[in-house]
Amino acid sequence: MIIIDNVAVATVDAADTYHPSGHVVVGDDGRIAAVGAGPAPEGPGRRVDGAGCLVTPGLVNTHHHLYQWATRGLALDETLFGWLTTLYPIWGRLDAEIVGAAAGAGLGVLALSGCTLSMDHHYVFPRDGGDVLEAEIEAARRIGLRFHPTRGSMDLSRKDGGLPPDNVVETTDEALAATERAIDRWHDPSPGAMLQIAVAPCSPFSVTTRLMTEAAALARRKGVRLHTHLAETDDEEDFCRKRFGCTPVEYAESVGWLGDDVWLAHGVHLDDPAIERLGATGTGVAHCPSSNARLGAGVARVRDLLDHAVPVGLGVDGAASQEVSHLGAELRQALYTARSRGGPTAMSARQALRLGTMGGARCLGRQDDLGSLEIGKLADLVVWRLDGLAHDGIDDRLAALVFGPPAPVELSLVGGRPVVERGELVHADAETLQREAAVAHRRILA
Ligand SMILES: Nc1nc2[nH]c(O)nc2c(=O)[nH]1
Repeated sequence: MIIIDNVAVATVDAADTYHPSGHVVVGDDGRIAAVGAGPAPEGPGRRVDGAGCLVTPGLVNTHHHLYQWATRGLALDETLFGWLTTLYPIWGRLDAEIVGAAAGAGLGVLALSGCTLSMDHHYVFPRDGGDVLEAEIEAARRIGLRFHPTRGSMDLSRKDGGLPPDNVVETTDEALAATERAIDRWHDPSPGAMLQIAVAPCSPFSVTTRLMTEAAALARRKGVRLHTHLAETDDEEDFCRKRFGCTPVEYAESVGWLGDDVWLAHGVHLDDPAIERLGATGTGVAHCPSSNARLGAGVARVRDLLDHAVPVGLGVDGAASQEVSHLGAELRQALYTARSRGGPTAMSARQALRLGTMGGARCLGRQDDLGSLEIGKLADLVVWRLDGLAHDGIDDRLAALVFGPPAPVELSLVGGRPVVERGELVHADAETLQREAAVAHRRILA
């Protein structure tokens, strides 16, 4: 039992219940046994004094490319297509050792930023690179995070009218067979699962229509979710209009890619009919405001998406297109981005926290298991320290978390198991992760 007492509590339940002083009790089964206002009931177990802290659900990262940690700081002033064209040849040298080290560093930084569940979109599988998916799954186990890696794929190379060079794509049949093997080997459908797989062909300009269609059929046969990049840039929209004669969302619908088992990365360039279709079908969006700014991709219409009941989560995106990789910081970036577009009422601190928690849980299909602090849910939670120089004096602790600088994590739990304590990883050594990532960076650039 872990009893977190004397703490501000933002539950992110349906009523957005907030207790300025309350408690959360975590049972030995790794689930929330009690949550409420006032002092915690007496009982045995570890007691955590939450004075000066806020407890929230753990943050859920809905879009990432962990391998990109090894190629940060390159192609700094490019559009998405220019950036990809620069990086594809480098990514063609990926192997399991590089991916494992990059994933360790990326997941370590995510954990320290308040993340308790991350997805990953891995879509580059060089022929002699070994088992890169296994390498990142091992990295997630090492850090202690709940993990939803997706089996990505690309099968449309430059010679067939796509963007990537030949050496980073697979054949359609290879991609489908490997995706099915990954689901059979790794996917755990049970409640409380630490590991789930989704199916994730990369983007309209790197994947054939056949792979999109058959990947959707495979995912539905296996009961797993679907993820892809969509509507990220004007260049992608031009590509879709030229090749398919329609917008990216019309294309997605034509290949069976709208539905409540799908979440799309970015969704920046969406017209009104597209937003209506996403809302009507329950298709989710992984909003990546920092990456969209770094690549100059545009500003997503998040207020309009929420008004149409689209599930929206937050994503840091790969560290090569957003070198910060701090999910806690993405709360403020999302709020600032929404307000830049729609004025000061476009998003509140509470709504930003909801995107980063329950919104992400909905995108990943985990809303019955986690995403809010409610009795019976998994104890995936973060205790944020907000009484230091940087935050003290902002009386509303939720406002301090979102409007203030990224807050230190006093304690984070995944299924009741500590992953971060007093700003340090519990199961891994940050210096070792850094050293391994530095070797990976040097090797891939050599
Ligand atoms: N931000 C990103 N967008 C992408 N599109 C695509 O095909 N690959 C990527 C990527 O790695 N990052």
